[in-house]
Amino acid sequence: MHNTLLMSGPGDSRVEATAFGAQALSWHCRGRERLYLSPRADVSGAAIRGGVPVIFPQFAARGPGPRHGFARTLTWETEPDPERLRFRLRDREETRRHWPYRFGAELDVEPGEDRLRITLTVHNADADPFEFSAALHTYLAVGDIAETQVHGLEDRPYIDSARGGAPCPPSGAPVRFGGEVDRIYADTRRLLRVTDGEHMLRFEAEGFADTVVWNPGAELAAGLSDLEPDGYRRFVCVEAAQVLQPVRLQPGQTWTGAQILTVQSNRGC
Ligand SMILES: O=P(O)(O)OC[C@H]1O[C@H](O)[C@H](O)[C@@H](O)[C@@H]1O
Repeated sequence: MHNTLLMSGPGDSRVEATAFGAQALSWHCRGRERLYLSPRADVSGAAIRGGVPVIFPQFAARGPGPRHGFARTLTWETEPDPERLRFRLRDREETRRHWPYRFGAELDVEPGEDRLRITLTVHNADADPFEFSAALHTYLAVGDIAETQVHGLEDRPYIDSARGGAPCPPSGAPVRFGGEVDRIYADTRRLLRVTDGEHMLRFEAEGFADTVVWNPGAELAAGLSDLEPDGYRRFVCVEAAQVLQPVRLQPGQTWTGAQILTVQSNRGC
């Protein structure tokens, strides 16, 4: 089991995270848990299924390194800060084995009264430019995936990763989940809303240009040993991402991306 750090914000907002992967595992706000963490998550050193995995420096298998990058399976340093959980990762032998650059990354997790802000900063400490992809792979807790919708992407084309990366035109409707959904929406700098029939959460990003929406659906979920039976019904991944156009940083340059989740309404609670 990984050690966890706690940070309380105003009201009942409280976040729990682990230095392993700099991963937020729980965000309790306005009376309920807002993130999904699989009870069968592998805590032996593999990627943890749930919370907010940090994807860096590659997304999925779009690169030669480990799937979704090495950041989610390395232990980050922690830095004391009274208002946020702050994690830092610098290049080291394990990172240079996969990605030969000198870099510094920071992840800040800040619980607000009705919001959670997660900020990723990447600095090029190398003598050469480098490119990377990144995502905050947020597992949002939902009452039932069958009732869940993601609003705000109706007019955006997307890449359908569930269909071999096929480019698809805008669907004209909120995203609904009747099976596997795995999409990369490009250029989504706008407010998104996630509803599950009972609750509504606002999802905003800064710096990240893309949004990934994922739920494995029943069939694929049955093959994921770190998910409980029917666990796929209890989350939707909405990910602030920079995937389709990797970030290019010159020596000395810094990039920052953030994701802000806000509890908008809490009908039924
Ligand atoms: O199982 P993981 O390596 O954590 O990946 C989980 C999911 O991450 C992203 O959302 C990708 O778009 C999906 O294709 C992938 O299945």
